[in-house]
Amino acid sequence: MWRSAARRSSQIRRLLSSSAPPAGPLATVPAPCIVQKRGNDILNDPWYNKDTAFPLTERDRLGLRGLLPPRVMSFEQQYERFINSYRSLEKNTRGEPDSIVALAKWRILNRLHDRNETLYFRVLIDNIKDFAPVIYTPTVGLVCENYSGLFRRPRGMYFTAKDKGEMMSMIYNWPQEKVDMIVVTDGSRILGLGDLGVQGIGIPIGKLDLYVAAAGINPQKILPVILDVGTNNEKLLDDNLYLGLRQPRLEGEEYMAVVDEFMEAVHARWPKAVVQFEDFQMKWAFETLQRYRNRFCMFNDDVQGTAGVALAGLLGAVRAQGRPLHDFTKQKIVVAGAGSAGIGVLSMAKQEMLRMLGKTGEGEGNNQFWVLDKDGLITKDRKDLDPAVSSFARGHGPDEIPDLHEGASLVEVVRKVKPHVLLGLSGVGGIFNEEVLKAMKESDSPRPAIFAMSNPTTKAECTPDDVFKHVGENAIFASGSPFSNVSLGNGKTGYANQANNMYLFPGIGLGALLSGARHISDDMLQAGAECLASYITDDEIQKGILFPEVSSIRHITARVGAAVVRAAVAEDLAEGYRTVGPKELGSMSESQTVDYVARNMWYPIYSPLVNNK
Ligand SMILES: NC(=O)c1ccc[n+]([C@@H]2O[C@H](COP(=O)([O-])OP(=O)(O)OC[C@H]3O[C@@H](n4cnc5c(N)ncnc54)[C@H](O)[C@@H]3O)[C@@H](O)[C@H]2O)c1
Ligand SMILES: O=C(O)C[C@H](O)C(=O)O
Ligand SMILES: [Mg+2]
Repeated sequence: MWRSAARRSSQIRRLLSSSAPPAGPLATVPAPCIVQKRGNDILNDPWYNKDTAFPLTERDRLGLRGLLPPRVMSFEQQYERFINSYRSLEKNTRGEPDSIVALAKWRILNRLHDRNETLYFRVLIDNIKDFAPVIYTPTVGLVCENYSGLFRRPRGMYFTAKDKGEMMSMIYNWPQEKVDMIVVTDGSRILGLGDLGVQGIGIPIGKLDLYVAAAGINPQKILPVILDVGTNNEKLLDDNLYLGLRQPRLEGEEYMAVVDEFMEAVHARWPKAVVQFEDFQMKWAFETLQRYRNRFCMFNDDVQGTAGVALAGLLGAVRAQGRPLHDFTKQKIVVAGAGSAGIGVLSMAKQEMLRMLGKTGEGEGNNQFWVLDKDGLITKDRKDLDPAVSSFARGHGPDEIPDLHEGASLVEVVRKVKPHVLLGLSGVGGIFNEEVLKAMKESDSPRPAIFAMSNPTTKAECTPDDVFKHVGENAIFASGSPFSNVSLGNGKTGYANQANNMYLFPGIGLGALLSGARHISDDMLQAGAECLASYITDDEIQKGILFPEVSSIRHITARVGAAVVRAAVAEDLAEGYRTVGPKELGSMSESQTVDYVARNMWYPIYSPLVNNK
């Protein structure tokens, strides 16, 4: 029985106005799905396969009779069976090394993904807090490191340096007619693990799993891509089992020609697909962003998604001090890491400060940032100063803190600056050591904030235990990979927030798609970040909670997506999506836009299969 449209939309409204995530199905009986296959071809296709849940009538219609055990299980029974086997695995691997347990958990989920996508995405959505660390950071890092050994079957597309001249036709090898969302990497900077070559494909796969779980992108319309242009990782080049091209990375024009050809091929086949660039080393992250951002609907998650999430956290840290948001302009911020993520954060934070001050130009406003890279504090005395960093480099003069010289160490900088916030995007585990954290105790903020944003867990600049122990109970902590909260005694909790771009990129991609944006502008990204920042209540902020629970990620993404749609409309960048034109998008109120976004989220439920052959 079909629910009426009115009932459906009131259900969506209820789901989105409550704090609960919109987890339930929006219709009890989904539309039938036309299938051109029969028999074993259906069982071997994870999109159509229902395993033991094929009803008898469907088994007859689709030539499945006799190919399955006779008992018909319900979806709920299958779900319970999977969760039970997952829990047994957790029990049986207790006491084993962390990496063994993590890979065992990843394998059981990956096997389900290979076999039955509907069940896989349903368990992922319902248990996202438990499963995100398995399909995403930190386990995805381990999976990438061991990809060649773990490989069983391909997922996504592999374009290589040897495919030059072929990509325009190769793109048609992808079996799906329509693709909405692409995540692409060249494997050159996988999390904080460096160059992993072709093995980096695990990252687009994990990010797109989140696109399905958080943004409700239809899994038939996603495409993970690796651009294999070689690797400079000697260990991989020497490894007989390595599955990528065994040659040094292409550089310069040769490199750009591969990426250009890939982008042209994508655009030719799916002109409205959104392309997310992920885990490119800094020089290519910036070069490709500049080159493509006004030509294609694309963004770089490490530069732009990370910046928005960090900005939301930085604004939360101001609120936690009981100060008005405008005081963000007076915060002293030390950033360890001047790479693609660090520079992205600095640029967006600076833009926000200038906006608050009503200023627009470069060089206006105070420099509230002290930036360090692997060679220490960056000042104007630095030789070969990267132009991307130069506006944040410290100079000389009365506004500067005396004795803070070029290359000063992190602990020196923290001691002298007494920053409100210490933010790490260095990719180096443990650099916020005891000495540095004890120096943060002298921060000018009553609630010193420490963001250890590097991934995976082994690369986090510090742990929440260290922060609450060395900085004190008033500290605020956030990390890129998940940590458990810390018990502070007396029933008090030290919150381990997760400051990860997963709170933004699904909404950015979804909003860009559903608005039919020509490209993704700074205003669209800022709207997403501001939406995330405003999601947390004052009560939560006072407790030290800066980011929402991962379990509410669909709910957050619907709102971020709507904010992005509205920003695209406001800038006249929206061309519309399917039957919804730009005019209609423009006439939607804020809550109608949220409804529109939520209505377009795919939800895993078995559809009746109809064979039309
Ligand atoms: N939490 C998130 O959402 C998120 C998003 C993007 C990136 N990251 C993480 O941030 C890290 C960096 O990513 P990136 O793309 O900027 O990498 P990158 O390689 O472009 O930059 C790393 C920077 O850190 C600097 N650095 C190295 N050692 C240092 C040290 N001891 N002290 C201070 N700085 C040091 C380097 O000089 C460089 O400037 C990675 O671990 C990545 O996983 C996290
Ligand atoms: O992948 C993540 O978890 C976040 C980020 O994109 C990163 O590169 O670390
Ligand atoms: Mg990344």
